[in-house]
Amino acid sequence: MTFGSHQDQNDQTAFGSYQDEIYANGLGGVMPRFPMTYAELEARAQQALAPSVWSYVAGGAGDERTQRANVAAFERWGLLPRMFVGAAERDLSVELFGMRLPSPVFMAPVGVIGLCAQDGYGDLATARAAARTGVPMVASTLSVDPMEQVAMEFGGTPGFFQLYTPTDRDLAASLVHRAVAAGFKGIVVTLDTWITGWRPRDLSTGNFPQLRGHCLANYTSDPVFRSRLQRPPEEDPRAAVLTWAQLFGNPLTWADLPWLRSLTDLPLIVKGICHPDDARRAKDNGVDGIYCSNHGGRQANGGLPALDLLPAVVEAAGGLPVLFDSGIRSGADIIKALALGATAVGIGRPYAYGLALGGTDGIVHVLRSLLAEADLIMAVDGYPTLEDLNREALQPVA
Ligand SMILES: Cc1cc2nc3c(=O)[nH]c(=O)nc-3n(C[C@H](O)[C@H](O)[C@H](O)COP(=O)(O)O)c2cc1C
Ligand SMILES: CCCCC(=O)C(=O)O
Repeated sequence: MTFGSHQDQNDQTAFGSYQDEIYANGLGGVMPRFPMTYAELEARAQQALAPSVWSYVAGGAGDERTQRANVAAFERWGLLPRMFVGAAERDLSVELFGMRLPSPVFMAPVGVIGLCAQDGYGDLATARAAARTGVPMVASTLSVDPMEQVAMEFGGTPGFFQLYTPTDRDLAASLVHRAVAAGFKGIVVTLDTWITGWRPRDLSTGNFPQLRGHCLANYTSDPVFRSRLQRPPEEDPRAAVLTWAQLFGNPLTWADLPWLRSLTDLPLIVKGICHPDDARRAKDNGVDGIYCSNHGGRQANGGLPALDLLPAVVEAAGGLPVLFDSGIRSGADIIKALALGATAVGIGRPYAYGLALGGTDGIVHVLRSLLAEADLIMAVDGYPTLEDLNREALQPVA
C-alpha cells in the first residue's frame, strides 16, 4: 500500500506495519516529504506557518516553563523490558464510553486548527485524518467550519465535541444539542480556558484576536447566537465578534455541573482536571470521564507537569476513564502515560504541525508514526496488550 491511500481496518490495527511501508516506499515515498522526528516536524512547521499562527500554536503561558516541564516529565520514567513474552501480536484497542477504538489515542481539541492548513480548512482535513486512521478527533468549539460539516468527514470514526461554555446558557444548550444531532459521541467541556492565559508570544505578535475571529463558525451558524445580534454576522462581522467576545467565557462553578449534565445523555467529559479532589467531585456529580490536562502549558505557567499529576487523578477517578494530554511527543510517551493509568492519550501540537506540513496526509503520517512507535515498543519490551501496561512496567530514572 502506498502512503496516503485509505486505511482499512487491518491497517488501523497493525500499527507497526507503517515501518515496513516506509522502508518499502523508500526514498520515493514518505521520507522526502515528511519528517521522522519531532524536532524536525516542529522546525519544518515553523517554516510552513505564518509567524503569527506559528507563535500561537507553539507558544504557551508566561516563560513557558510549564510547557517545557510537561515534555521533560516523560524523561523521568523508563520502561522495563520483559523477554520471552512472544509479543508477536499486539492489541492496542481500547473500550471507551461503550465504543471499541482501534487505539488508545485521540486528537486533542485544537481551536484555530483551521488556520494551520495551507487552504485554511484544517478542521475538515483533521476530520478526514480521523476517518483514515480511526483516531478520534475532539473538535474544538473554535473552528473555521461548523461542527455539522466537520462531523460529516469522520467516516466510521467516532468524534467528540469540545465545548467552550458560553455565559449564555441557551447558546450553550444549542451548541450541545447540535453536537448530538450531528452525531458526536461525547461532549468534552473545557474548564481551564474561560479566559485566555498570559501568552507573551501572542501579545508580541498582536494577532491573536484576529486569529480567533476566523474561528467562530460554530457561533455564526447558531440560531441562538444569531438571535443575539442586531444584524446578521454576514452583514456586520465586527459586531458578531464583539458579541462573541462578551459571551465566550463562563467561569463555571460546581453549581453549574448539574445543569451541564442535564444538557445531554452523551458521555460528558471534563477537561483540565489536575487535582484528585476535583476528579472525585466531578465523578460524584455524574460525569462520565475525567480529562487530565494542563492545556499544554498554554493557560497557567508555574504549574506542575500534567504527567506528574496523572496517577493521583486516576486513583481519585475511581474507575472512570481518564483521558490525558500535555507533552506527548512520541510513541514512548504514549506508552508511559498509559502505564501511569491513562485510558486514552491526546495528541496536541504534533498533529497541528503535521497538518501544517501536509494537510490530511501530514496528520495521518504523524499519527501513524506515533502509533507505530508505540506498537513496536510494546513488541520489543514484551507488553502485548494495554492491560500489561501498568505501573510495574515503569521505573523512575535515577
Ligand atoms: C493551538 C492550540 C489550540 C488549542 N485549542 C484548544 C481548544 O480549542 N480547546 C481545548 O480544550 N484545548 C485546546 N488546546 C489544548 C489541547 O487540547 C491540549 O490540551 C494541548 O495541546 C496538549 O499539549 P501539547 O500539545 O503540548 O501536547 C489547544 C492547544 C493548542 C496547541
Ligand atoms: C481562547 C482560547 C483559544 C483556544 C485555546 O484553547 C488555546 O489557544 O489554547
